[in-house]
Parts: sequence; C-alpha cells; structure tokens
Amino acid sequence: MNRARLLVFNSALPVLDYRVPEGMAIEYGSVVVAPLGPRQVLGVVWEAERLPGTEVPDAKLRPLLEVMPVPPLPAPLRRLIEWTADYYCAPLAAVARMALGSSAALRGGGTMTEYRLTGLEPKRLTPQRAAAMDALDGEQATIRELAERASVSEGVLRGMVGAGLLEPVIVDLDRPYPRARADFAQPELSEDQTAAADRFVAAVTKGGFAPFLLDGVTGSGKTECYFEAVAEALRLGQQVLVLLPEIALTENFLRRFEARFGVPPVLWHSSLKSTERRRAWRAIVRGEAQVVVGARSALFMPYARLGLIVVDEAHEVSFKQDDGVRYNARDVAVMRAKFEKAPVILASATPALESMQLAEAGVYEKIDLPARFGGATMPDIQIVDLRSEQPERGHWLAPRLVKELKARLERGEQSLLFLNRRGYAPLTLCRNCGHRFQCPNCTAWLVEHRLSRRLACHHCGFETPPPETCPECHTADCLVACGPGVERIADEVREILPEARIALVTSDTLNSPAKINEFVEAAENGMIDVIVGTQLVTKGYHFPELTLVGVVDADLGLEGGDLRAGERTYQQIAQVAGRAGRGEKPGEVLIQTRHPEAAVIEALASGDRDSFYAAEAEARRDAMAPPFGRWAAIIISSEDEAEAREAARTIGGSRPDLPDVLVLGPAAAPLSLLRGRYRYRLLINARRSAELQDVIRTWLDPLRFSHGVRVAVDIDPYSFV
Ligand SMILES: Nc1ncnc2c1ncn2[C@@H]1O[C@H](COP(=O)(O)OP(=O)(O)OP(=O)(O)O)[C@@H](O)[C@H]1O
Ligand SMILES: [Zn+2]
Repeated sequence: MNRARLLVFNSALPVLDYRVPEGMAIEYGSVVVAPLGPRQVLGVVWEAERLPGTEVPDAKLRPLLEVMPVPPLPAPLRRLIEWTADYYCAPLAAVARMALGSSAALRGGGTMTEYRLTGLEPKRLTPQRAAAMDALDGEQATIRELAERASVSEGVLRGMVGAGLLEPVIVDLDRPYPRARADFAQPELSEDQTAAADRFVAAVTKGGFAPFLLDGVTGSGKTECYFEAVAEALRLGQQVLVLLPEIALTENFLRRFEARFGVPPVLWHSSLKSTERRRAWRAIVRGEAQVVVGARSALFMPYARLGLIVVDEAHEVSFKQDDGVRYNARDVAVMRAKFEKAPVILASATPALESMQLAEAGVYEKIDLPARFGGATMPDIQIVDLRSEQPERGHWLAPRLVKELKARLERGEQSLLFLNRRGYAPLTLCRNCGHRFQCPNCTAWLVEHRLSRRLACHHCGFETPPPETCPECHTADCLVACGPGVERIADEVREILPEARIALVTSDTLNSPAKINEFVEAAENGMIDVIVGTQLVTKGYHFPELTLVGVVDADLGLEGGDLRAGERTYQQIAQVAGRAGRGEKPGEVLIQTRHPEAAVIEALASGDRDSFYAAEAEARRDAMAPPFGRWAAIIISSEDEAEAREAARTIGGSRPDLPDVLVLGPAAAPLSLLRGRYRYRLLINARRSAELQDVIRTWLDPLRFSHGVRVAVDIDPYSFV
C-alpha cells in the first residue's frame, strides 16, 4: 500500500487520505497517527472502496507519521463497525471509538505506576490526609483514580507519597492472565441440560454462524449449559465473550465461572481502572484473554479469534444503550457472531418477544429447558387484590403478605420484597401549601433518600439536602413523603418484624463489588431474613433458603403505558418470582395489584406464558409495532426551548410522504426537560418493507440547525420519554 484511507476517531472530521512512507508496513485495520494541520489525529486504515471520500491526488498527500504497536483491528470487527453505524444511523467514528476502549493501550505494553498505603500510621495527620487514609484502605490505583475515590486533590496524595504514607507499585500491563481450564470441574448435567449443551458444543466445534435462543425457566441451570460451550471454545483455543446486562451481576458470575474453570474470566466494563483497562484490552487484541465477561461495551472489543458469544439475561432492556451510539447490544451481538462466523447463545427465562418471533421463524434455533434443575419445583403464584385486601393506613404490605413474612421468619426461611423504586418516597410535598419538589434540570420530581438525607433526581443526579422550611410558603417541618420506595418498605418490615435481619438492595447500597459480595455471602449463609430490593435483585441470584417473594406494586411498570410495558412487567415479575423456591423447599409468590384482571397479571398467576406472548404478539401486529413493523425515534434537544421547538418544527415540516412510513409528532417529550435540555420527539412507524434508515438519512442530512441543537436518531427505541 502506498496510500491509505483513514477512518479517524473524530466524528467532526471527514475521511482522510495519506501517503504511506517508504518502509512503513500497514494493513487494513492498522491504527495509525496522521498529521492534520498542526495537529495529529488517530485513525484506522480502512478499505477505500468501503469508505467514500474525495479523492486527493498522490502529490498532495501528506505522509502518515506512525503505526501503533498493536495488531490491526480484524476485518469482522471492521464490518461490524460499518453495519452498526449504518443500521443505527450513527457516525462511523463514534462506533469505531468503542473498539478502542482504552486509547492509552495503543501505546504499547510496558509498565504503569499505581500507589497504595504503606501501612505507616503517623500520630498526627491533617484532616484531609486522615480522610484519604480511611478511604484508601485496601485500594491500589493511579494517583488520579485514588484522588477521585478519596475525594481529595492529587496534590494531597502526592504529599502523602513524599511523607512515606503512599508507596508506588509498578504494574506490568502485559502480565498474563491465569489460564482457564476447560475440564477443571465439570458438573454432571441433567438429561435436558446434556441435550442443550451437546447442541452448543457441536456448533462451537463446527464453527460458523449459529444463533441460539436458550429458553429455560428460572433455576433450570442455563449457565451450566452454556459453560459447556465455553469449555469447548477453550479447548479449541478460541476466545469467548459473555455479555451480562449489568455490572452488579458480574460478581456472582465470576464466582461461578471460577468454580467451573479454576480461574476468574477477564472483566471488561466502563468502571475498570486504567491499568486493568489497558491490560485487558491488550490481552483481548492479542488473543490472550480467553473468556471476557462484561457489560455491553465489551461487544466492540477487537477480539483476535472470537469463537463464541453468550448474551445472558438476553431480554434485559439495559442492553439497549440510550446515549451516544444508540444500539441494542443483544442485536449487535448476533451481528457480530455473523461477521465472526461463530455461534451466539441468547439465554433467558423470559425471552424478548422479538427473539421469540425469530425463533418461531426459524432464524434462531430454540433450545428449551422446561424444568428446574435438581427437582426443584416452580413457585406457587398468588394474586393479592389491593382493593379488597388493603394494607393498614400509611403502610404498603397487605395483611396476607405480612402473615407470610412472619411465617418465613419463624421457620428460618428467607423472603424477598421487590419494588422497583429507589429511595424512601418518589414524591415529597409541603403539607401546608402543596409545593412539590422538582428537579431544576429535569421534568421530574425529586426522590427522597432518607439514608443519605438527600432529595435526588434519578435522571440527572441533582441532589440537595431536604430543606427545613418550605421554599414556597416557609412553613417549618412541613414535608410529607408520598408513596413508597424501597427504603420505606424496609422501614415497614422493621416495624412489623423487629427481630428480622433486613438487607436493602439497590444501586445506592450495593455500589461496589465488595458490597455486592458481602450481600451475596450473607444471603447464602442465612444471615439475612428479608431482602428488600429494586430490579437489581430480580435476576441471576440463587439463594436456596429463599421461599417467599412479595411483589409490592405490580402495577408500577404498567403506568407509562408504552407498547412494551406489558412485556416488561411480565419479564420483571416472572424473574423476581423465579428467585423463590430454588432449593429443596417450595417457593411462594404474592403479587400485590389493583388490576388483577390485567392480561399480564392473569398470565403470571396462571403461569400461561405462551398465551400471554401470543396475545402480546397480536397486539403488536395490530399496531404495526416491532417485530412486525418498525419504529424509530428522532429526539431533538437544546438548552434553549425556542431553538429546540424550532428545530423540531423544521424536521416535522420536511417529513417524507411515503405510503409505508408514518410520522407522528413532533411533540414535546414526556421528559420535556432533561439535564437542562428542552426536548421534542418524533416517532416513525414503518412497514418492514420500508428502507427506514435511508428514509431518515435522506430526510435529516440536508437540514441545518442552530449550533446548540442536538438531533439524535433512535432505531428500535425502547424508551419513549
Ligand atoms: N448440572 C448441575 N450440577 C450441579 N448444579 C447445577 C447444575 N445445573 C445447575 N445447577 C445449579 O442450579 C442452580 C440454578 O442454576 P442457574 O442459576 O444456572 O439457573 P438459571 O437457568 O440461570 O436460572 P435464572 O434464569 O433464574 O438465573 C445453580 O445454583 C446452579 O449451580
Ligand atoms: Zn434532574
């Protein structure tokens, strides 16, 4: 190659051409440094014919400066980047950037310096140093990361290095990971599990694209089945990617993985510290990381030889990314497997309707595990009609649920109460004037958090201490909490079961791997009687002594009323119900609702998943909703309300007039103010025959907006706020 076309990692820049200087060896996928005016830019050498740009004559080309000392991004990944950008109407550069993960890792291996406490304990310390000593116990990271963790300046920490309180530790970035062993502890599989595992193993051995939907009831032992496929990939020297919906679940997964394969897998997620990021990325790109487990960002890593992808809890909505590049990791995982020519397993007890449809159509091979592992039975599900079985005034648990909680405590069994609402109360108002506390940056009420003594916005993170007087009428001590959050439910349990040991499980309380481990261990060892939690505790966990699940408010998820609300509610409640009775003792589930006649509640009570899915599918077909028709959203936002409205009107005014495309809106978004930006939305409903992305590009590309306006396209949206 004597000229190279670059995809640069900056969406504001066009495709750029360069001359390859004598003696510089590049390939497609090489990551290179190039001059741009007085600056330097980082880019990937791309196939010119796949990346249209203006041809520059040879004589005008400037030479590339440097090739990064890392293997080129492999062709299947380059195709995935193109596909993702095209399908989700996202800039190529923004997608490609996700493959870099750690741009620092491009600079090569070598070492980095981290710091940790020396153990020296001087008698006198400044308050800042004392606070840092407390916060950094057991930590090791770069000065910048430690400063963030301890909430002190880097200067304070450097001073502590000088005083001998912190010491440097040299970290080798290319230190190898311990090798996983395919046959470390092979379990004996049940007959159903063996049949499933055999299919997966055969697909890995054979190679080639093969999408599976592993549809197994809660507690059926899906993990053990796909672990056999992982073992086969290990034997063949291939890499495996396991995607989990949230970081909170990885701790549990790590322990099970280690028990099966002898060592933990390689972790990848957004809150890794910089040395771990660089080490993991380098091991991934060189093919040395055998099994990578991570949240959705692990999907775009440059695996050298990917032989299997697993998406666990594949129905989870958190696989959908709703900022930056708006993609669905579940769907992109299937595409990645296609480009890599590898099998992909979507595992779930409550598959997404879209996945079920694809299985029915024969696109995915469906593998069923209809029964729980080890003879455990499915829990008994009962409905509590809150209209006739009312909780006491100011309380949220109906008498029947209270009675069952007491019975569990007496028998030494565990209970789980589920309410998908963090904090103490979702709304706070003034008893005197009715003033409601609202976020200054968002169309949202502030949620009271009593544990941290804060009113907080769950959309933008705004926080303020609860005021002593009402800002409106200045009455003192006038705040009333309206409605329950998990903190309030925990209080109620404390009141009715004073001797019970209660664990509150939310992202506020379980915010570090250590705390998650502590909780899981306590629950497994019978140190907890009642778990009160948000969706964080609905899936993945296996506590054999847990025999009662109470769903505090089954109607909560139905409130928003978008077309996926029924499916989402079904999945969430079926998952949390699935935590009951996984051991030897049978489980019982009480679902509190004011709408026992709602289709989703009836389906949960009767356990008739198939007819619920069938009815949902019919409703979607009638509404031309996915997977029968297609949706896309256009979200317009600006800090200036008039500017946002104007841009929305411009987009609405130039809407395409096509028979197979229906455009709704623009209208102010339900969350009309978010993080200080005013928002408008359009919803596009298209027949499958429509070239939806092309229609949107043709429509939006010629339009120009004021500087502060952002226009985002959301293909296959999950969020309608
Ligand atoms: N073949 C086996 N031998 C021994 N233990 C097993 C086997 N299969 C499953 N188990 C155990 O049974 C329990 C349930 O399995 P697992 O958690 O994989 O179920 P699951 O299908 O993932 O359920 P969920 O979807 O509810 O998370 C786990 O404790 C697991 O270790
Ligand atoms: Zn806010």
